[in-house]
Order: sequence, then C-alpha cells, then structure tokens
Amino acid sequence: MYQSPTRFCSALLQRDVSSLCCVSSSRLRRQSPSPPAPLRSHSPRPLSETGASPPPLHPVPPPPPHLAATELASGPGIASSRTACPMGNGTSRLYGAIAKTLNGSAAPQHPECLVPPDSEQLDPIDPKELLEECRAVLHTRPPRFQRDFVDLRTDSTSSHPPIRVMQWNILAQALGEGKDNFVQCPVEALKWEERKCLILEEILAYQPDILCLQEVDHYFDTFQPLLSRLGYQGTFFPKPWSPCLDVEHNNGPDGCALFFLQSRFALVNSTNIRLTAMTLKTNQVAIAQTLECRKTGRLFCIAVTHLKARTGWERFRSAQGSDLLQNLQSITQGAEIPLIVCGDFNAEPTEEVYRHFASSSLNLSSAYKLLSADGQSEPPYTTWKIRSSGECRHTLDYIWYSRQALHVRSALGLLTEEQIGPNRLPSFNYPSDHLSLVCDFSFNEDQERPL
Ligand SMILES: NC(=O)C1=CN([C@@H]2O[C@H](COP(=O)(O)OP(=O)(O)OC[C@H]3O[C@@H](n4cnc5c(N)ncnc54)[C@H](OP(=O)(O)O)[C@@H]3O)[C@@H](O)[C@H]2O)C=CC1
Ligand SMILES: [Mg+2]
Repeated sequence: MYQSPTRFCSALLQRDVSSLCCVSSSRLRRQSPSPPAPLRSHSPRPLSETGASPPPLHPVPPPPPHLAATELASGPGIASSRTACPMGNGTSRLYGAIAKTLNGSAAPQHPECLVPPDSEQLDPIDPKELLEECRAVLHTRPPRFQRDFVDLRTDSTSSHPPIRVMQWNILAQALGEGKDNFVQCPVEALKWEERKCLILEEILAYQPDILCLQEVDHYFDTFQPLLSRLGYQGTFFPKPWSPCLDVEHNNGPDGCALFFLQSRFALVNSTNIRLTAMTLKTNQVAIAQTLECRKTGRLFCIAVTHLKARTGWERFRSAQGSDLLQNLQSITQGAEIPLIVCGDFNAEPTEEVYRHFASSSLNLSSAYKLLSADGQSEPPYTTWKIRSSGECRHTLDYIWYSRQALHVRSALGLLTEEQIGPNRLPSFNYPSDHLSLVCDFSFNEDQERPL
C-alpha cells in the first residue's frame, strides 16, 4: 500500500539496502511473459462511452490522512533534482537498477528510509543501455510500432536545437488493472513488470527534453529514480482523492508528473495547482514550471494537466480549464513568457474547454492540428479502447503552444488503425490507452530575446 512521500524510500535510491529489494540480472533474463489468457467476454457495445451521471458541482471530501494539507492545495508538491548524466556505464549496474524497480510496487518501510538519500549517490544511466535492458525484458513481446516524425518546418529557421516535448497519459497501473475495464486487453498485457518497460522504451525511443505525464502512480519507485539517473529533474503532484486508492494493492495516488533535462534547462519557478471549478476545489491538478534554456537564457513556461473525465462533465472541465488559463496568465506574466501546455483534457475539440484554450488571450494553438492536411483539424483519435460499455475512440490529448513565440518543427505521427489492431489499446504492443504526442519546438527568431 501507499506510503506518504516523506516516508518513502526507493530501493533504487538506497544502495546500502539493495539486498532488501534486488532481483538478480539472471533472474530478470529468465522472466518470460505468461501466454496470453483468453479474452474476457464483454457485453454488446453501445457507440458512445457513458460514465457515472454527473452530480452537481461539489468539492471533494477532506484529504486522505496520508497526504499533508500543504500537498493538496497549491502547496509545494514533490520535486527532486539530479545532476545531468554523462554516458557510458556498465550494463550490469543497469540490471541492478531496473531489477530493483521490477521487484515490487510498494516501497520498503524501514525506518532508515525515512529520509531520502543524497542524490549525489546515484549513478547515471546510459539511455542506450537502459533501452537494451527494457528490450531484454520485453523479448517475448511483439516489436515496437514504427512511428515517424512529420517535418513541419516552414521558412522559419533556428540555429538552436529544438525543444522536444512529450505528452502522455501513461495509464495508472491501479486503474488499468482495477477500474478501467479494458475488456479486450489480456490481463497479462497489463503486468507492471513488463508494461513499465514498454513505457520506458517509448520515452527512451524519443528522448524528450521535457516529459509531461498523467496517471502516474509509480513516480517514487520507478519514474523518479530511473529518469533522474537519465538526467531529468522531476516533479509530481498527486490527485487529492485519486481513484487508484480505491483499488486493492494500489501503489498510491496517481497524478501529473513533469520531467525536464537538467543539462538543457534550469528551473526558475514551479507551481502546483489544484484546479477549481467555479471556486470549488476539485480532484484534478496541474503543474506549471518556468524554465530557462541554459544555452540561450530564454525563459518559457511548461504546464501539465489532467482534467475531469467522463461524459456529462463538460461544464466542470470547462471551469477547470478556465481556472488553469487564469493561473497560466499570471505565471506567464500576461503571456509575456512563451507557454507550452500539455494535457489529457478529456475533452473533444467540440467542447467548450477546447474553445476556451483556442481563443484565450494567451494566443495558444494546438500543435497536432498541424498534422492535418489543412492544418485546422485535430487528429481523429489520441485514445482508443474497448470497455464493457463499448468502443471509445476520442481525441482528448493536446499540446498547446504560444503561436507567436514558438513554432512546431516536427510532430510524431500517431499509430494507424492497423497498428492499433482490433482489440485496441492497451495491448501487448502498447502500454497505455492513450497515445504519446511528441513535438519539436523552436523559438521564433524574430522574438528570440531573453525575457
Ligand atoms: N472516497 C471518496 O469519498 C471519494 C472518492 N473518489 C474517487 O475518485 C473517483 C473520481 O475521481 P476523479 O479524479 O474525479 O475521476 P475522473 O472522472 O477524473 O476519472 C478518473 C480516472 O478514470 C478514468 N476513466 C474515465 N472514464 C472511465 C470509465 N468509463 N471507466 C473507468 N475509468 C474511467 C480516467 O481515465 P482517462 O482520463 O484516461 O479517461 C481517469 O484517469 C471516484 O470514482 C472515486 O473512486 C473521489 C472523490 C471522493
Ligand atoms: Mg485513464
């Protein structure tokens, strides 16, 4: 079960307790997935997904006892930092690293683990070697889907390397196994030990400079320790009443996580936002950070959010979006600082919250529209799954950017229907019901001035 972050200590972070948690590399090598189970039966599918009927707007109940009050409002949340990593470490140490995260979902409860260990004790990891290790764990799975970047460059050129941003709802382990009811997805495909490697493989394949994640319920035992060793600085803000906590053997609350490469950016300001809807506190959160490019001195703001899900909650989402926009107005000093907002908005482009973002005074555009023939249409889907209630194919995930200050140099194409397959997502091939979105951004040269 979940332990408070202050009581948490990952075995990965604590070399001298490695014997408590470590799985040997040979054992890891021998692991092979069980054969796929027969598909679970499911009832006839209506065309549209329906969730619980929306109650009137209401605040969520008091926080669970394991979360301090300061973590729930616009408090500091949980951030961590690491030094940037040089390359070239031995694979044997990597097996130790990933094996420790494979060993179990819960953190050890030893008193010596109450204080997080010194970050300097951690060894950097070579991304290529970690990728190899992931592939070894996944050797019985089908190969990764091929996705290509689409070059979107216009006349605008930039002498600086682009900023690669990944947006991804990675699917909380507890929700995938306990709540989501993906009736065509074999339970074996959801095993964390392997699904984790599929998620890491996706991140390592595209090597984003900034990673915006939703439904993260393995921050402390997996993503923070591993990504910090790849040179990322991470921040996690859990949902106050995460539905993960209702699932037996959960690994703690899910929430948003934001990672950036420390070698490229310095953190100037970080804000954790518990979203409100018509002044009432809600169960949804966002993280907004102002970063400085180390090379150019340019400032920009990056934000990640996950809005309220389900049909019937459109007004609620719209109110949450308005609250987020208001916060971002203030953080960007009235749109002075260029902005990128990544999120699972749980809203189709026809919804009010989408229109609010598209028409806000922050001058935002949605990057993935640029993949369409006319540059005006969102992709046909960013999530595609089959629940007992039916097939759900929706466009819900977006990367918004300041259209005057930034331009999109390229965007990663989505999976085709054929790649996704008849049983949809998640699957043995792909670890989440949402596709990752990846864009390369550059500052527009004519606006290229340090703020
Ligand atoms: N104990 C208490 O008193 C309270 C408990 N809660 C718990 O929190 C939950 C609500 O939390 P909230 O964050 O507002 O929930 P949301 O409506 O935002 O949904 C939470 C998750 O459910 C997923 N989801 C969406 N549609 C479905 C579906 N049809 N079936 C299963 N899962 C779906 C979403 O994934 P995606 O975004 O990918 O679609 C999302 O990650 C309650 O169900 C309860 O479990 C909440 C408040 C009080
Ligand atoms: Mg989900």
